[in-house]
Amino acid sequence: MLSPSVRQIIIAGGTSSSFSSVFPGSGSGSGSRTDMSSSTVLWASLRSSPSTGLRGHQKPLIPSSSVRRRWGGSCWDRGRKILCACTAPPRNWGDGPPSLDTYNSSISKNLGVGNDVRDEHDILIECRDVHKSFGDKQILRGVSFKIRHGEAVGIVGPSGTGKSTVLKIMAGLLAPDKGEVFICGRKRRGLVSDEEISGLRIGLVFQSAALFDSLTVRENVGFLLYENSKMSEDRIAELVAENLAAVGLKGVEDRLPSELSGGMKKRVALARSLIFDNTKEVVEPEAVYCMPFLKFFLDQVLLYDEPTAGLDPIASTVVEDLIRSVHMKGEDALGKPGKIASYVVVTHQHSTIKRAVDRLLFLYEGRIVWEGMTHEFTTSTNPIVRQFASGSLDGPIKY
Ligand SMILES: Nc1ncnc2c1ncn2[C@@H]1O[C@H](COP(=O)(O)OP(=O)(O)OP(=O)(O)O)[C@@H](O)[C@H]1O
Repeated sequence: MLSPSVRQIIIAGGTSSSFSSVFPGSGSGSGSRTDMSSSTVLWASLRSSPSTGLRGHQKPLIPSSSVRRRWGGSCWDRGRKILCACTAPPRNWGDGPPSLDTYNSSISKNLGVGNDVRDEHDILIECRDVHKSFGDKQILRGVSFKIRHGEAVGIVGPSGTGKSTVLKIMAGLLAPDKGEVFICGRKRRGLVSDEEISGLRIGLVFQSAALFDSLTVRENVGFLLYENSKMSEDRIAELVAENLAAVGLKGVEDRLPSELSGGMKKRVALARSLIFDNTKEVVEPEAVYCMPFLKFFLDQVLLYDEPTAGLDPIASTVVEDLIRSVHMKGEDALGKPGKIASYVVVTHQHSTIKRAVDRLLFLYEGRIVWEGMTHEFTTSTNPIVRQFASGSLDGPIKY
């Protein structure tokens, strides 16, 4: 069981570089590349570590006997529990802990980010003048934007401009070198930490589906429940089937990931990220015991990193519709309203831009150079956007 003081978000899969960069030593060998690409929902407990400023604490929790039985232990060495996170109190929460700064809407207005005429209280995530470098490579040079409650936002831009980096900063996996991230109006300090009180769950669905190769679909999707709940195996199997059905998959529970197509793997990864929201009281009872009112306020934001990359057009449509369906404005395959308050999608796919998001942020050379509604994207007169939207070789973007 995780510590009661630990708050969590779902990290639905990841690559070794994603995580080892944040958690040095999270690899299977010292400094070696971890085989995370074959692992899956990665959990970690986060504890503050003031001396290092790195708040992730790699704690390779031992899987419950039911899961150990299934994977015989070997997989566990590769699939560490990775981090999660959380932050900030609900929108209508009063004063927070001293380590958190209250959002100052007047500063935001001066920055002129987003539509400032609207109520500032519906902002779930705000990045303000965020900078990030890797070595001497300056990637983000002052990124500012807001994600509001109910929004479906896309981040687009040329390869290597830092879109995934922005997602990791929003999720609290990477800390900005300079600038601020506000979650529900409260400033995050460094990475996500125990001191921050959660009013928002942030889930990150990485580019790769990153399922555990040696576990079946049922075990992959139900991983969290096998590990962190006292639920019976039958009940877990039922919930897994429900969540798989919600993403349009039936009868695949006993298959291994190698027996699935790329699109199916992505859907399994989505089911895995959804199951947490559907079972959070069971999985994380301490959050409810400590702050019973939290369960009424917890919003969930999902961040998708190129969810349709490498999929054929029809499989892309399926995934795009799924992303819509789990949003609060959508309806899942079981006819229930979606539970995701807002989501952000990093994508290069035109179909995903058109079908899965309403508003776009264009990232170029480390800054947001254009913001607009999806329908404005192809008609924009901004030369950078025009070149990108048309795929032309002529224009300011040089390859
Ligand atoms: N942990 C890291 N260590 C060193 N460099 C990194 C790290 N993470 C990202 N980078 C570099 O930062 C730049 C931006 O990477 P990022 O993945 O955020 O770009 P992106 O816009 O998502 O790219 P793409 O569209 O190709 O996926 C790249 O040059 C990448 O090599």
